[in-house]
Amino acid sequence: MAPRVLVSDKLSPTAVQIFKDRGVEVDYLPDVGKDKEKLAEIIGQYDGLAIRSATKVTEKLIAAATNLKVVGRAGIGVDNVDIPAASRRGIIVMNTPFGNSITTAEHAVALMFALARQIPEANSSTHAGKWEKNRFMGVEITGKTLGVIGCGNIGSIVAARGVGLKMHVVAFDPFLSEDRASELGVEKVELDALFARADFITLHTPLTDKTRNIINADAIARMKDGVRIINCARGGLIVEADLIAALQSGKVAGAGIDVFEVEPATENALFGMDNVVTTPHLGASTTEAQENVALQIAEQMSDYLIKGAVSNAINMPSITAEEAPRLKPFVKLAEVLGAFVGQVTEDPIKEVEILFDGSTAAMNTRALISAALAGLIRPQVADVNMVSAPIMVKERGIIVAEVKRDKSGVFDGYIKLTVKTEKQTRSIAGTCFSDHKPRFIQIKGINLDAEVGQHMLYTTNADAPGIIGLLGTVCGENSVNIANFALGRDRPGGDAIALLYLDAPFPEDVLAKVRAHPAIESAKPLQFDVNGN
Ligand SMILES: NC(=O)C1=CN([C@@H]2O[C@H](COP(=O)(O)OP(=O)(O)OC[C@H]3O[C@@H](n4cnc5c(N)ncnc54)[C@H](O)[C@@H]3O)[C@@H](O)[C@H]2O)C=CC1
Ligand SMILES: O=C(O)C(=O)COP(=O)(O)O
Repeated sequence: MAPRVLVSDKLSPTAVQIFKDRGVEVDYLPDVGKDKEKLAEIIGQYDGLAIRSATKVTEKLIAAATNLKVVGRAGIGVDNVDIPAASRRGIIVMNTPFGNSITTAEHAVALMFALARQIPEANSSTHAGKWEKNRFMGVEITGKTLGVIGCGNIGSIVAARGVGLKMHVVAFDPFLSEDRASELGVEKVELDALFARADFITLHTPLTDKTRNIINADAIARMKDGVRIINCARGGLIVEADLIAALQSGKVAGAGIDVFEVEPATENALFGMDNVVTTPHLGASTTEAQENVALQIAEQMSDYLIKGAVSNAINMPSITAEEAPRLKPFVKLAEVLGAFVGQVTEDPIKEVEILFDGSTAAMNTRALISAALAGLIRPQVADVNMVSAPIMVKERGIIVAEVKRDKSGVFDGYIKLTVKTEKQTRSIAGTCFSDHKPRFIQIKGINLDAEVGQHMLYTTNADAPGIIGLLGTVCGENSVNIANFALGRDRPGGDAIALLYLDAPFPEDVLAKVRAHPAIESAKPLQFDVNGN
């Protein structure tokens, strides 16, 4: 059945066309994002949800979205999506990180000019036939200091434009390297220095718990008198009441505000103030940007829903459309390795080490780790997937380590999972042959070669004659058909293991008979999802 996507905010028709061309069913309901109840009522029918900033993807909506696999944000900011809630439910959240950055940077520059020359007020006055030539006295941009807070994609474009306008640009961004700063021709400074020196301050950080209220009364007090502030990022970055007070006192000479604490902003104390230029969250609203983001999000969501390719996901490692088919058998391998350990381990896991040997070390190991973790905790959390597994493992305080190394044995490459609990350390290794089927090649340090089946029985025993006969006889007498039988031991007379690949789940009563035999140390039926995605 074709996957179904709902577009719940206004998107260019390009998106709808791409979904259709790619074989995705699409409903375009651009106003439903603003109607929480209606959206919650219908969301259960959809595999994908394409949004902009109006739709709020809350925990409550996610709870109603029983089939949802992907939320696609046609734009950058994902502060309207409850990402932890989506991740816990295994829903991928993706955005289009570059599609509207130039457009938004240009809007910030436009607001800077509008403030410097009071263009909106002068425009209204002139239209009103007043010719108030003496009322409007501007300031020059050239030679002024521009303070950029958040120098990522958009901030660095604004910075470059500032340099082009012959401004002195200072930037505060904890993740901005000195090299990148000098490449951009900007001076990297601390926030206090930026406040002390900037004539214009422009905000370009995401809205997070760290950046919320970054411009408050205290911050404003540390700014230059007559500073002008531009916000084309997110409303919550500025405490609006503090900004209004500073505008009234004249400490802040002007503000260019595209985004508001509460949106849609139809009432706001900033409205009507002389030295304030406002736009209704238009940062990304150009034909070019809207084409870019619509096209990108529709392609990304279709690629995921149809081919399993992941790009620009916030909560999942990327998997390109080209690598998805190559990676798939190894994703399955990682998952069954995790599933083996998850099923045989009864006490709480403290640490997981995932070793990538040879060819597997060159693969997309982040995706493989997510798959291994999903397999590992699935016995406890049934509906976990590669998106939710890392967050769940973290919530359980399990430490995850990755090791990569060159080819070390006879296999081109293999994956080994080692899990530590309070009581013991367990390990299992596996690989995929050219048939793309996962195989276990080592358990507890004991080599073997076991094809992985949906139903298996894992036994441990002291190496002694007669175990194959014993297991074969018990199974035969009880009509349990064995499809495959793999054995291994560490040394003659030492520890031995057996893995039986069965046609059906191992019956409980027969299991009791196997366990009752004195030669058998342990016997555990296992299930593996070898066919599913
Ligand atoms: N008005 C509009 O229509 C639009 C608004 N936006 C907003 O702009 C924001 C920035 O977008 P991009 O530049 O593409 O994101 P980005 O992720 O490329 O850059 C954000 C930068 O902020 C920095 N940062 C994070 N925390 C910080 C802190 N506490 N102090 C200083 N810097 C910090 C990061 O290191 C990063 O370099 C988006 O998150 C979105 O909210 C984006 C597009 C359109
Ligand atoms: O991309 C972003 O972060 C934006 O804020 C753009 O918002 P919009 O898609 O215009 O509602």
